[in-house]
Amino acid sequence: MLTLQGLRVPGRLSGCDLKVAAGECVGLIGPNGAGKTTLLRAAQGLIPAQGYSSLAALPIAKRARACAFMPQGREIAWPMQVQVLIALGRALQPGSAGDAAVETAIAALDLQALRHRDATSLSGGEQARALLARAMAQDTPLLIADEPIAGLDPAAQIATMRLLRRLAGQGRGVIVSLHDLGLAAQHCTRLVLLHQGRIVADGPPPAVLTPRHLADYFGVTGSLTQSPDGPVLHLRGLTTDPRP
Ligand SMILES: Nc1ncnc2c1ncn2[C@@H]1O[C@H](COP(=O)(O)OP(=O)(O)OP(=O)(O)O)[C@@H](O)[C@H]1O
Repeated sequence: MLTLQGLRVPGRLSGCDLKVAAGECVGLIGPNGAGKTTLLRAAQGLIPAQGYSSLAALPIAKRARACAFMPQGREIAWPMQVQVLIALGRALQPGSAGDAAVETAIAALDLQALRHRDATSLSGGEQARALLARAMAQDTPLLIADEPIAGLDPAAQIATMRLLRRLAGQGRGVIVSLHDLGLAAQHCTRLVLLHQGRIVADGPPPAVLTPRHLADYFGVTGSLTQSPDGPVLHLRGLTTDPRP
C-alpha cells in the first residue's frame, strides 16, 4: 500500500524506510520538529525529496485515487457548505459511489447538524472533522491524517481515533500523526517513532512506548501498562525533574 525506501529531505528527514499494509493503523509519533509532517508530505510527493516513495512515484491523478490526505493546516479557503466541501473529496474519483461515500463520511464524523453551514464559519474542531470527512469520502486505499485530533474535545478525539481504526479494520491503510501517546497506544496497531528526522522505533505500541524511549526521545518519565480496557500510559514527569 505504501513503501518508502531511503526517503530523505536534506536537513529534515534522513533515510526513512517504511512499509504500510492494508489493515494497519500506523501512528506516527515524535516530539515537535521530529519530521512527522515532512515525512507525510514527502511520501506523497508534496515536497521535493530524495529516495523512493511508491506513492510519490504515481502520476498525480492516480495518486488522488490511491491516497487521501488531511493536512495539519486546516485553512478552508472559500465559503461553501460543509457537504459541498466534503463532496470535493470525490472530485477525482471514478464511479457512482459519490453520494453514498459523502453520506457515510458525514455520518461517521457526526456532521449531520452542520452539513448546511458555511464551512469557514465552523469552530476549529468542527473544521477538523469536516476536513477528515472530506478525506474519508475520497474512499482511497490509503488515508493519511496529520494531527487530526489536535484541538478536538476528548470525546471527539476518541471517536476520531476509533473511526480511523475502524477504517483500517475495513481494509484501508491508515497513517495518523499525533501527540497523544495514550490514544496512540490504545488505537493504533503499530507505532513509528521519529526523532530528529530518523525513524528510531517501529513496532507494536508496547515495543515503542518503552520507559527508555519515553525518556530518550520525549524527555518524560513514564510507562505503558496493560489494563482490562487496553493499554494505559502513565506519564509521571520530566526526566529533568529532581529525583524524590
Ligand atoms: N518549509 C520548511 N523549510 C525548512 N525547514 C522546515 C520547513 N518545514 C519544517 N521544517 C523543519 O523541519 C523539521 C521537521 O519539521 P516537521 O514539521 O516535519 O516536524 P513535526 O514532527 O511535524 O513537528 P510538530 O509536531 O511540531 O508538528 C523541523 O526542524 C522544522 O523546523
